[in-house]
Parts: sequence; C-alpha cells; structure tokens
Amino acid sequence: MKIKRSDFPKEFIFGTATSAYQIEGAAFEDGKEPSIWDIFSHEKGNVKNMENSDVACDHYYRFEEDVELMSQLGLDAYRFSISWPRVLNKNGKKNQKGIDFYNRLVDKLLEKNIIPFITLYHWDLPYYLYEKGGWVNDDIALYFRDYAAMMFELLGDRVKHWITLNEPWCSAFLGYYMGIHAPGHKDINEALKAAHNLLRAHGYAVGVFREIVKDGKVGITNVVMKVEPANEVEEDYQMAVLVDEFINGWFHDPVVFGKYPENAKGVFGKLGIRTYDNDLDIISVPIDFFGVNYYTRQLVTYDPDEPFMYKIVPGNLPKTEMGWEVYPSGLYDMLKKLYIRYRLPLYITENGMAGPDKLEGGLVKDTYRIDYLMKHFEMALKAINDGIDLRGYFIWSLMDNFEWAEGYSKRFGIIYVDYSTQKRYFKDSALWLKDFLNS
Ligand SMILES: N=[N+]=NCCCCNC(=O)[C@@H]1[C@H]2[C@H](O)[C@@H](O)[C@H](O)[C@@H](CO)[C@@H]12
Repeated sequence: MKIKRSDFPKEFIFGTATSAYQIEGAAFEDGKEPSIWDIFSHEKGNVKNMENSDVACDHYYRFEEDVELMSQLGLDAYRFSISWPRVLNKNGKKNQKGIDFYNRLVDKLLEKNIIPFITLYHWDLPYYLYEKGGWVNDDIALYFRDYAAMMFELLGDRVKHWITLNEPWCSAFLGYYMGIHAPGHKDINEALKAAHNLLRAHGYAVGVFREIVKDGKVGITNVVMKVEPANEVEEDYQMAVLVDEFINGWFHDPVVFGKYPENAKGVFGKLGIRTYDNDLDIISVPIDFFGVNYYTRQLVTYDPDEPFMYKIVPGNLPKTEMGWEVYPSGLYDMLKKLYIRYRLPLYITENGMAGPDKLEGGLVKDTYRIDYLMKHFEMALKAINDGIDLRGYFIWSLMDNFEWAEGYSKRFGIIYVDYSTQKRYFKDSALWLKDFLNS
C-alpha cells in the first residue's frame, strides 16, 4: 500500500542534507583558510581521479538558486554544515565574509519557510589546528567549544536546531585508523584518542549551547549500521555484538551513560590499546536528540587472523553504487534499538543512495532511488506507528556532490549537477518527492 505524507504526524519534517566541504567550493576565497580535506584531496592517491572540492557545486555563489530549488520541492527543512575554517582564522579572528555567507543562507531559508538544521563539524577541520595535533591534541575540545559558542552567538537567534558533530566514528576511524579520510593516519591509538576528544568537544559545545541558545535543541549525529552475523554460528553472533558496540555504541553510550561499551573496551584493553575515562561527565551532558545516519547493514564473521578478530563480508542483497546493500528493515531495527536503549527523540539526519544516474534530455530516470526512498520512508513510518519518537527525515543528498574519497563519481543527489556547466536538474526522484510532500 503506497504511503502518503499525510500518514506521518503533521509536525514530522522532511528535508535534505548536505555538508560544506562537499558542496560549497570557493575553497580558498573570501578569507577561507584550508581545511584538512583541502590538503588531503590535493595529495596524490587520496581521492579518486585526484578530484577535490575547490569548486564542487559552487554553492557558495549559487546558494540562492539552491534554496529556491528546495522551496520548489516543498521541503520542510534543510541540514547543512558550517565550514569552520571559513568563519574563524588561524589568529582566532572572525572572517566576516564567511560569516556573512551563512547569515545570508539562513535568512534565505527562513524567507522560504525552510527550517535550518546546522551541523557544526562535518569533517573539515581547520588545517592550522591539525598542525597543532588536530583531534589527537586534547586542547582541540576547547578550540571547538569556542568555535561553537561563536556560531551559537551569531546564528542562534534564527537557528534552533544544532548538531555538534557529524559521524565522529568516521572522523576517528576513517581519518586516524584506516587512513581513507583526512588526515589519512593509520594508528589505532590515535584513533581512540581522537574519538575521545571528539566526544569531549561535543560535550563542551553542548555546555555553552545551554547558555547561549536557551530555546534551541542540540544533538549529535552518528552513522548507524545494522550489524549482523554473516553465519548463524555462535562466534559470528559474538563478533556482531562486539562490532555493534564498536560502530554504534562507541559514540552513543558515552554521550548518554557516561561510559564506553564494556565488551569493545575490554577488547581494546586486552590488545594493549589505551582507552580513556576522563571528562565522561562533560561528554554525557544531556542532549535533546540523536541524529541517525543510516545507509546499510554490516555483515561480520569471526576471523582470528584479523587485528580485531572480525572481518566484514559482502552480503547478497541488491547494492548501490557504493557497494552498500539496500536494507530498509535495518533502519527500523536500529531506530527501535536506539530509542529503547537511549530514550531520546530521533531524527534521520541522512538516508539515501548513490545510483548510476544518467542525464538524458534533461531528465534522470532514477526509479531505483524512488524505490529506495519509498521503502525507507515506510520503515520510518512503521517506527513512528510503533511509538518511536522519530521527528524528521533528511534525504542524503539535496544534490550530487563531492563524495569524499570517491570524488564526484558517486551521485547521491535528488538533484543532478552537471559539473561542467554547474546546471542543476531535478531527477525523477525529486519530482516524486515534490508530489509525495503534497500527498
Ligand atoms: N559499508 N559501509 N559503510 C557505510 C558507512 C560508511 C560511513 N559513511 C557515511 O555514513 C557517509 C555519510 C557522510 O555524513 C556524508 O558526508 C557522506 O556523503 C555519506 C555518503 O557516503 C555518508
């Protein structure tokens, strides 16, 4: 049975999400200083086809057109991130031109009755802070606190929904352990230190938020994966529990319970990898919601030859261009798991797919994306009907953009971007969404 927008609570919000480094471009203009991704993407071998976000979707100059497109679709909300090095320079001085960009963007959204959701950190750390140690330097939490306080002061009068960090798991483990994201380090001890400092930064920011934006809501967004055993055998089940703690629990438990998940912490301890217990009181200051970025499941199997005794195995479900299985029921399972465990309101801050999108005659027939979104909308509605306090759903992404190590080869947008002309085209999924939002 086809679901309609009116099946959802009337206050439920539908939106789209983006991030600064992936869409803005103007990477070195109007006083913006480099981020770790500006440097990382210009270093050979880090990004497919040596692509970077020097121009990206040129959103810094085209934001009015992009907000107009959101308005035409009838979106309720828009989640975007602030580029830290665009608003604050290495001397700790404000960059007024960068700040003015965000002021104009927020004002344009409000003019079109689109609710702004701001992410303070979506991976683009100022490079000068990386030179001081980045997320491995404990002082980073205080630099982040001061940056957060500045943005709360500047935009908190108009923006009432804030997310401190986007997917700290990726910042810590893709950036400091696997080396596939900036800053490209491969050191598990650094990764755990970075993870702890990201959580400390989150906690400090929430602390100042309560003083500055008294009528606002603040949360943190984590990547959430449905972790399942590859085989129905005890050892795979045990690894699934561990990996669930490692991927999902590691950035949820400390924020709510003030402690890391026991089993995963124990595994690191046994391997002589240091874990941290300082500032857990700061890390666990109360928040108003969890942002959930859901894409797929993770099938794990026990493998004693692996550093953490498990390895990921590919499943046999249909996959997106990222090689991620399409697994809508995992969204429902994880919303339920998170809500039962943490009892906090939830927003799906990202869900979407990379597809083999082809522009032909000004059209993109992405029926696979319509099917993907409809199936995940159904799971969101099922969760709401089961009593889960789910308050919104943001599609990743508003438009095709820079997909990190994959460059521009992966298209997640409901709007197609022709990078050679910077022209935007509504894909069939955007036209479908417009109708859905009016249904
Ligand atoms: N198997 N597997 N892996 C799934 C987990 C990988 C974690 N990557 C994400 O969740 C990133 C998140 C990011 O916020 C956004 O900036 C990215 O553009 C999207 C799309 O990639 C997603």
